[in-house]
Amino acid sequence: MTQKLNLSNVFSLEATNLSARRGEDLIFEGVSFRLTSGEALVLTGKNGSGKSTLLRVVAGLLRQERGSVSFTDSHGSIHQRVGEVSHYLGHRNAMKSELTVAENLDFWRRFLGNTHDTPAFSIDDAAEAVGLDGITHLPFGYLSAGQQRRFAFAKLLVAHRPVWILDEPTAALDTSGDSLFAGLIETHRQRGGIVLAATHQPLALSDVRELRMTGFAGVSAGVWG
Ligand SMILES: Nc1ncnc2c1ncn2[C@@H]1O[C@H](COP(=O)(O)OP(=O)(O)OP(=O)(O)O)[C@@H](O)[C@H]1O
Repeated sequence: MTQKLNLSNVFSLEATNLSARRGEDLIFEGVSFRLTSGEALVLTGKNGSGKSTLLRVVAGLLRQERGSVSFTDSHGSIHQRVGEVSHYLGHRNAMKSELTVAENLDFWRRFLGNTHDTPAFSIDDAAEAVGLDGITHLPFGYLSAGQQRRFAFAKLLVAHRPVWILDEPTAALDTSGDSLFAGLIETHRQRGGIVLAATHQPLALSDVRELRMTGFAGVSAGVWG
């Protein structure tokens, strides 16, 4: 991938020796990776292997059993609260069904604000970017599953975050949606953004690293990239 990065604006996301437990069970252990501006890491593995758990730990939504996650900004300052510099797109779309698309996106734009200098998209531009301009006046609950997923992704565009944490981002999407999301992710990377994604379907991304989660069977042997 051709990247035009300003090297004074390079940041990184680092996970060191992470392990996590759900209930009584250790789901993974010894997970380490380091991603710098423009890089993407894709988590693969069978159902229940711990992909969502790892994403939620990195986003700060679940506490790890051991290990650490940190973000180093372009000034070299280290942030332990990675969630504050990240967008997290989970299985659920995090939108209110009874509010219109525009109201939902406006809520997120105000709630998230902008933590960096990079300008974010307007709501109309974000809707256009996900291929759905002209219907932002509709209640979110009226939309098809694929349309809802597209607007959930538009949330990532209305406020800038350097790290995108994506759990099955293309679930429910048609073929054009797959390539549209891939394009938006690539643009984010070209602007220096970092992407951590879990997926069963291959994402059409260039130069991605893969971390194959092995779930319970892999706990004793660790998890490798
Ligand atoms: N709240 C919970 N309490 C106990 N176990 C849980 C809990 N949430 C998830 N688990 C278990 O943790 C394991 C990992 O789940 P996780 O959702 O991380 O897997 P995944 O790789 O993302 O799966 P999928 O591909 O199906 O989305 C599973 O065995 C699941 O049953």
